Amino acid sequence: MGSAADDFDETERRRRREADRPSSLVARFGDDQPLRLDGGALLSPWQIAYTTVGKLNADRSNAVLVCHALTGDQYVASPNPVTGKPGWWGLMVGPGRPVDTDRFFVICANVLGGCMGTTGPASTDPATGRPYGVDLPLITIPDMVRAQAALVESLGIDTLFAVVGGSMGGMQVLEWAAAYPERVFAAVPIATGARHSSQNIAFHEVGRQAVMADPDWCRGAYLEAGRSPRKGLAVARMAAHITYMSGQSLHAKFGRNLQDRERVTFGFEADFQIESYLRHQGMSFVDRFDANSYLYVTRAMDYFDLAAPHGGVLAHAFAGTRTRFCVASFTTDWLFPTTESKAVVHALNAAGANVSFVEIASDRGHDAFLLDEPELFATVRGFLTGAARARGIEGPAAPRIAGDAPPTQPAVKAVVQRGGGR
Ligand SMILES: CC(=O)SCCNC(=O)CCNC(=O)[C@H](O)C(C)(C)COP(=O)(O)OP(=O)(O)OC[C@H]1O[C@@H](n2cnc3c(N)ncnc32)[C@H](O)[C@@H]1OP(=O)(O)O
Ligand SMILES: N[C@@H](CCO)C(=O)O
Repeated sequence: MGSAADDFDETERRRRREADRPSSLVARFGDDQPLRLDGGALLSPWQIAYTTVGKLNADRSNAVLVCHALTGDQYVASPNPVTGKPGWWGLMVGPGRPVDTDRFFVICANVLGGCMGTTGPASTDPATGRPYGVDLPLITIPDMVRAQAALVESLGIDTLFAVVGGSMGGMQVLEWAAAYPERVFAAVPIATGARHSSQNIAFHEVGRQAVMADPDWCRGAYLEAGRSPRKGLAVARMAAHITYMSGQSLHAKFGRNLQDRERVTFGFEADFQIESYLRHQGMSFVDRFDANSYLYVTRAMDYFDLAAPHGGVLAHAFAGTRTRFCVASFTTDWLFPTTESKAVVHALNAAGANVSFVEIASDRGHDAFLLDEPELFATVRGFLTGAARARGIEGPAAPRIAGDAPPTQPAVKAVVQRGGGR
């Protein structure tokens, strides 16, 4: 996975790229506006980096907050300056898209603890003048949401029309709805759950241990040491990436195919395509993500348990809510299986909430929410259009994008094989 010299070159390349990075919008909160964290600390000063797409209407009623997943960022629908790739949800958010920026004003902010401009472990600790590293207080999902609420308030928006997100983004959606019921008209939690399961915590712990076992982690102080725990972080991502896909999709993509060779080498090279693929996913990840941020955001997900502050009764988290919900899951998601979404739906029903639920047939596992999934797009488009009508938000006359029509097939469609497998 590369020599030490490669590592240095790569770190240097990354530094230069970051220096050249065009800045997104940043909201700064000074010593007079500290952020109260669940762990008890006050964070001050702090900042949150965000992008917006679309136009805020005159009565400020059309704002949609999109919450990103574990390693996402604020570049939801605009090119990512670090990777050069299109926005991570360009299929979902944009003009004529399901989250239609001809109608809605979309805000997407990098989470607290992240590494794309919002305060995180690579930010300067005002107490020492050095990067926080692991001295940054632990961050929780409610902390992330509290930071977003301060941002939304600073933009002069009282009530969000909708909060939308998948995976860790979906956790933030649920937290928003529970913590600020009066400020969320509609909520779309996708491929998520109201708590992290022990199996999910287990995978995160493997990843964190891989990072911390890398001698270049330097007990979290690698930035000052001019080092970077690339190997540990790459292994963490490799393990995590397996959980984002389904066995079916891995099999369909790669089967037992060999990578650029006719026969196995009787060694430990990447003989199999799947090995080569995972190495690629690991190495490309470390070019765009900070290792300490990885520790913080995985921990935030692990700590999330929306029912816990409500006596363990999830329905109590949503008591009296008037938010309308659309919950979506995917058939082959084993990280946040449909049972997790159903638990949320049961709780919402018990709380008397307005809730719809869709289980989408897909062979692509958890990360299906990031991919071209027409049934998901049709669901989100339909739900938001109906909610916008109820909220009196003007919009274009239902534009359609090819491949985004409501399904004419039965709710559960056949698994689509995408080549490669036996
Ligand atoms: C929600 C948010 O906030 S965004 C979060 C941050 N973004 C992500 O996590 C996205 C990263 N995740 C991915 O890319 C996931 O693989 C998926 C499942 C979402 C993407 O699925 P797909 O679009 O089907 O892409 P796929 O899994 O085939 O991966 C393509 C990449 O693997 C590489 N690849 C494919 N086969 C091989 C192979 N045999 N050997 C080496 N590399 C390979 C491709 O070259 C491509 O590389 P690139 O991304 O650097 O261009
Ligand atoms: N693959 C996405 C979703 C994981 O839940 C990410 O890295 O953020």
